[in-house]
Amino acid sequence: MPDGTSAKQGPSSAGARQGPGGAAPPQGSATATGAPGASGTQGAGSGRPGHPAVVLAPPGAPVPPRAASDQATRDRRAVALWLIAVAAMVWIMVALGGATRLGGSGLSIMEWAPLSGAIPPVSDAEWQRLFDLYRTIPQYALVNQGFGIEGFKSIFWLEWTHRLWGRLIGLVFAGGLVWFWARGRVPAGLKPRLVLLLILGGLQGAVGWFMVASGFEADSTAVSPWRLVIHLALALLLYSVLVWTAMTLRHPEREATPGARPLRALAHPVAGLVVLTMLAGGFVAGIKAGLDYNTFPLMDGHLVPEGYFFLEPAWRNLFENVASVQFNHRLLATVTLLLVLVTAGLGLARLPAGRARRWCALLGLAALAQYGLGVSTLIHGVPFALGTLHQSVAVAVLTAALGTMHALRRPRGAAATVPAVAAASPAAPGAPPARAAAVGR
Ligand code: HEM
Repeated sequence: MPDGTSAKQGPSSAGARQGPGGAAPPQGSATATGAPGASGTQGAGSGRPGHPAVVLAPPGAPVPPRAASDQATRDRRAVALWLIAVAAMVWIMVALGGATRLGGSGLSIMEWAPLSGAIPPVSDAEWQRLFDLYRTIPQYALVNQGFGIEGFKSIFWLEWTHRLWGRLIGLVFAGGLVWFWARGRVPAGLKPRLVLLLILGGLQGAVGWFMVASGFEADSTAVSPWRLVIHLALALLLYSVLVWTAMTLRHPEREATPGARPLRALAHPVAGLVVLTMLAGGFVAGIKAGLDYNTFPLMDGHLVPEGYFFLEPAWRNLFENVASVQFNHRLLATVTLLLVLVTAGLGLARLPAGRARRWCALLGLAALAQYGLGVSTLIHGVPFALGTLHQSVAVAVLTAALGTMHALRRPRGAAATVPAVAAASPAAPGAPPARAAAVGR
């Protein structure tokens, strides 16, 4: 994630408080550095050229405001880093989920064992037991009949890795939470959100099992599309909250950027459309609609496929009709891409250099790549690698949409007013955006 400049330049940031030299503490404040030769409350040189003397606080003295705010900044950054690491793990999980589905592995483990399931089969007897279980489900009889224990092993490992990765995410998140909490380093007001994320993460594991279980039903060879989409939606929600929270911790100031207003109005619908297109993609994957109509832009020679509304009642076409489900995904993707390109174009033309402009550019690039990947995936009949890549790059588009929305957040209070000069004059390329004083989530 690009590192914006606000934390270093914002009026409420540590950098701004440090003064022009970037190192001198404000008068009257004290920073205990433990500099060699220092004792008691006597000033002492830091030993590094250009670093002024610091005053050591006596033991037990209240923490001076400057030191406290530096510590708060360090805590915010450390927590943000941890959340970014967890979000990256969730992203990998989404990619692994796509690979598991496309590799036909999703139904290979028929047990829900959150703890003991982390240990893979270690004996022939255990392999045989799991294979015997798999042979009882319709997918074995209808798709993989007679593929033997070696065939079973070849589909087992991806699903096992997917589940193991989920457990690791849980460990990294819960472990980090306990660590930061115990040391009193969770930024004020953030605890409820982190606890909610922990609960949602646990729920995602349960929803995953709920989805897999639907694939064991009579005559079923794949999971329920609805449950697949719910599983995907919850993953996207978790990912979005992680990323948004990390961004807010990294960039608490709201920037009053000249030229941002029309882009702000676009950023929300763009993010909404990206999510909608992704969920529509989930239905394409869920009913394997990508295996038909493998041409672009026409579908069987028509722009709008014949049989778009052939199911009754009509709403069923949205979720169960291959032609309409695929067409809707194409249509949503096209509208999304067009709106993204308008946003990116406007952003590049009107925004000054900075976070918001960079995110707009990234959003345009990610959406273009994703659209191209979608078309390639389709015309090649959804091969494993392209399908997995298409699912993974979708998360990049979502990230860029969130980043754009975040960088363009409405400034609060006094900062909401863009300085008259800045607002009146066109943004000079390379000029930094005006900074808002308000700090919030
Ligand atoms: C902004 C553009 C797009 C986004 C964000 C997007 C997103 C997604 C997502 C998230 C999935 C997979 C969901 C899952 O596996 O659970 C998906 C599946 C799919 N998408 Fe897209 N998509 C886009 C554009 C396109 C385009 C332009 C096409 C083709 C014309 C396309 C064709 C497909 C196909 C065939 C699948 C099913 C792949 C499979 O079975 O694994 N997508 N899309």
